Formats: sequence, C-alpha cells, structure tokens
Amino acid sequence: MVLNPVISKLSGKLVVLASASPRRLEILRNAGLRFEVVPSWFKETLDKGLFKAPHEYAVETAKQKALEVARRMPFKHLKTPDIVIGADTIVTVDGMILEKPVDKHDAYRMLSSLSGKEHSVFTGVAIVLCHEKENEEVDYQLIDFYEETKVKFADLSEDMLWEYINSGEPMDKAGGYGIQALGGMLVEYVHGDFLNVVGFPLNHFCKQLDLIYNHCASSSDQESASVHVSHNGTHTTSITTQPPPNLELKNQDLQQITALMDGFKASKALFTASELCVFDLLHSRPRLDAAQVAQEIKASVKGTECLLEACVSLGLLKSKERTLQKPVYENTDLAMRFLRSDAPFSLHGYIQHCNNTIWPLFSHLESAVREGTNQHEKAFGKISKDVFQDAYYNSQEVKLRFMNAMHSIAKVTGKAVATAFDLSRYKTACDLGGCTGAMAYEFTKAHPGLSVTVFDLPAVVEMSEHFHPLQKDNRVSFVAGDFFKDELPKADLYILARILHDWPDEKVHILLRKIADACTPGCGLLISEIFLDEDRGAPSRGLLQALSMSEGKQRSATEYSLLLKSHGFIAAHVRHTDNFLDAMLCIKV
Ligand SMILES: Cc1cn([C@H]2C[C@H](O)[C@@H](COP(=O)(O)OP(=O)(O)OP(=O)(O)O)O2)c(=O)[nH]c1=O
Repeated sequence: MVLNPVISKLSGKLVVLASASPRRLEILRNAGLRFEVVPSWFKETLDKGLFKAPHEYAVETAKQKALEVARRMPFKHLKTPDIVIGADTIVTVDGMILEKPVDKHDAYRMLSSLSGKEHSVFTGVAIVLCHEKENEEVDYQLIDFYEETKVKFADLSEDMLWEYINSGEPMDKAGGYGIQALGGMLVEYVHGDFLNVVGFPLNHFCKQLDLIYNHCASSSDQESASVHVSHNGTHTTSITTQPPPNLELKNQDLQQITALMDGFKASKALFTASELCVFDLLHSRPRLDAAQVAQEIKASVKGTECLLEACVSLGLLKSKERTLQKPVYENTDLAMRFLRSDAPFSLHGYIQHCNNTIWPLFSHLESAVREGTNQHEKAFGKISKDVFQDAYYNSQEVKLRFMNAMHSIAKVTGKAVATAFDLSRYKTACDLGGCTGAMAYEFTKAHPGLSVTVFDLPAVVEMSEHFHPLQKDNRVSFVAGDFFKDELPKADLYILARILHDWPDEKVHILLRKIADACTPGCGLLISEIFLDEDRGAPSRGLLQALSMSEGKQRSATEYSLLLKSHGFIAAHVRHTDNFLDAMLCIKV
C-alpha cells in the first residue's frame, strides 16, 4: 500500500495518541500504526470568540491537547514520547461552532440547526515531535493542520430527531451525530474525507508524515510544513511552510527581549555620562580612575564607578586594569567620534535634547497613547501648541539646546544629504527651517557653484551666530521669517530637511503650496526625512520617533511623493542614504 511506508516510519518510536476518542483509536489502529493512548486532560474551554475562523479554534484545541500530554508524560509516566498526536473535531453551521452536546436538549438544538442544510466538519490535528536533550530537557516541535469536510443533512422530522437523540448516539459526538453509525441515515451527501468527520483525517495525516519524514529531512529542521485541504465542492490544496512554533525558551529570543527591556537603562546611562561631561573629561585627561572622575564631575565615587562600568559594557569607554590598583578609563573610538562635545560629528547636542526633552515626553508615553496628544503639559508644565513658537520654546536655554540638537544632527547627516544627488544645475538654494546653517554649509561644500539662503524664524536666525563655522562661507546667508506666513526667498532649489514630519498633511499642503508658488518649472525641491518602508514596518527609529511627535507624522517615500505631486512636484529620485536621513529630489513641472 502506498501510504504504508509513511506509517512504517514511525515504527520503533514511542507514538502517543492524546485522545480518548474510540473512533480515532480505531482509525489509526486500522492504518497499522502502533501507539499508546494517553487521553489529554486539557479542558476544551478556549474562548471561541478569540479565533478568526472555526478551524483555528479546532487546531488550537488539538495543539493544547497534544502538548498537555507531551509535557505530562516525562513526569507522570517517566518516559518521553517521540510523537504525540492530538485532534479536535468540530461542526460549524451558520457561524456557530458545535461541539459535543451537553444533554438531549442541546443535541436537539444542534441537530435541528443542521436539518436540511450543508455544514462543515473540521478536524484540527497537532503532531508534537519531542526531542530529548542531553540535560533531560525536552524540545517540542509542533506541526499542525486541519481538514474540512462538507456534509449535507436531509430534512429531519421531529420524530426522526427525537428517535435519533433517544438512541444515545449523539452524546459524545461533535454536532450531536455519528456519521459512521445511525447518524449516517441523516446524511444526503459528504464532500471530502469521510474519516475526517468520524474524528481523524487519515489521508491528510499520512501526507503530513510524508512531509515530515521524507521531505523535511530531519524532525529538528527549522521548518515545519502545514497542509490545508478544503473541500468546498471543488478540491483545493495549498502547501505552506511556516517557521516552527516556538515552544522552547531560546536564549537568543530572551536576549532580544532583555535588550528591549533594558534599552532605556542604556540610553539613560549614555545621557547621564554625556550630561556629566564624562567623555569630554576623558578626552582631555584620559586614564582617570573612578575616584578621579568622580571628583572632576562632582559626583559620588560609588555612583561614578557604576556609571563608568556601565559605559564600558556599552562600548562607550574602555577600562584598563592596573596591577593592585583601581582600573582607569578612557574613551572608545565611538565616544571620541560622537560623544565628546567638540568632535566634528558630535552628537552631544542631540543627546542633551533627548535627555531633556524626549525623555520626559516618553515617560508620559502611556498617556500620550491613551489621549493621542502630545504630553508637553505633563512633562514641562506648559501647553505646547506649536513646538517652535510657544512659550516653552522661547526660553533661551531650551531654544539653544534645541538648536544644538538640530545642529549636531545636521552635521552628521548633512554630507550624505548634500551629496545624494547631482545638483550642478542649481545655482541658488533656500534651506527652509535650516536652523544653524549646518546643512547649508554641507551643501555649499559639496556644490561649489551653489549659494544657500537659510530661512528660519527670527529668534533662530538671531542665535545662529553661535554656530557659524570659524571659516565663514559667504555663499551661506540667513533670512529671518516664518515659512507658513512670509514670502519665501527666491531660489531654484528648495531644501526641506527634517521639516515635513513635524506637520500634519494640512500644514504640509500650506507649505508646499507656498513653495510651489515660488517655483518656476524646472525648480527643484529636495526633502530629507526618515522614509518609512512602504508597509510601515521599519525603520523603528522613525516609528519610535513618531511616539513623541506633536502634530506631525512619519511617512513613506510614496506618501511624501503623493503630497508633493499634488503641488506639481514630480519625485525624480529617492535615496536611502544609510545615514540618519533619506532624501528625495523632486522637480516642479
Ligand atoms: C461529526 C462526528 C463526530 N464524531 C466524534 C469524533 C470525536 O471523537 C468527537 C468530537 O469530540 P473531540 O473533542 O474532537 O474528541 P473527544 O472528546 O472524543 O476525544 P479527545 O478530546 O480525548 O481527543 O465526535 C464522530 O464520531 N462522528 C461524527 O460523525
């Protein structure tokens, strides 16, 4: 017989049927399978409302039945099975799931709902492969599938119904009937596997064994197969491979979760070391021990020691052991390049902004999510209507800090954005919201024929002097104004770097309309943002940033290009720069 070699693959293995169903036992015995029966203690009480489709309920119940036995046996039976088989049969009609009737009235309710109609019988099957490890722990690999059979009942008279119910046959059977016995008389037709109705889809089970033992190589393979065959008049088969259900505790997974749980501790350790100028100190005076650092940063020795050790573990500092003396600390290359405040690519300003502005906002994230509003009031005691112009922003110190943050990001990302496209045809550019001019300087550096006007709020332009490079470039100039209200400087290339995500679509339209009005055909518009993947599944940097944004939102390149298109800008190129920001160059038509 064709299927016998599949069943014979199980010979010599301890196979367990986790079922008290005499029908399942008979079907599998008749197929020549040798197995032990250990009925499952799993109570069939899963909440049906939680499942999108009835078969998912049957499969989940089958899984739980099989797993309960697989987990119990090593302790209660003092032996570990090789394979445990569980199954669950349900009948579905008119969106209801019918299991075994609890009494005669329940059987009547079920059978009368089936009378004269076609219904489905689903059996979910779970095969648990148990792999005993050296330390006596057991790995469980789970393969599941389901089979659907359509059954049509004849019209049932009241007399027939009660006669059948009084025979006692319905009581231990899903839907209140047994097709293999008296219940067969109620059936007009069956589409699909008859044995599936009786409680076990033997054919599908053998195909699954064939997949496991003849096609998936070893049972420890990282892929499990699942075959779904449905019989809806037409016979459709689809084979899908799925990652194995994760039943074991994998260290890698645990590490991933732990890294997420501890992420905030790492951030805060970095912020604190940065705020206390540890990286600046160890740059000017490398190889200090914890007590010396503590003295310089005016902190406790104990706390400083913990902070320094944490920074070592995060790859921000290196410690050097000295015989019989306390270890000394110095910056790693990473800290030298990004964390000391005078480094060319220093992120010190951005880190301060994260610590002082983003961190308090994130500590109210739960409220932000519940209310869907920004949490400035809770975090800073002031309502923020417009991040850039409200009282909060107007504090000199906060404004400087904000500009510092933007400055450091622009310095780190500027070159990648400025060199993303060939801009040789443009002579004049206007960087809208260009803040300290850091981005503008990168553009003039990269494009010798280009002059850039930085356009920003008067208060920002006034303070931008603090940030001008020592070697001034007279191709960069500053004009004060509000890009939502005032006339924009004339240019043949407009730059919007990290601007549009701050605003909702309505405001973006206002700004784009103003830019479009200022443009002649052929003018360019370069936008630089984090572009979300089209399915919005990544990058998490953009998605996490959105959690503390006020009115704005993160968008994909397509979403941006649609906004731009409605103002006559055709997206010419998109560049994913691998840096903080991506870029898109659009042309006005
Ligand atoms: C529809 C139908 C179901 N049945 C049976 C098959 C199953 O044994 C039962 C559905 O109940 P299940 O909960 O699937 O199985 P069970 O309780 O009998 O056994 P265990 O939970 O221990 O595995 O209904 C028939 O025998 N004939 C039929 O025509």
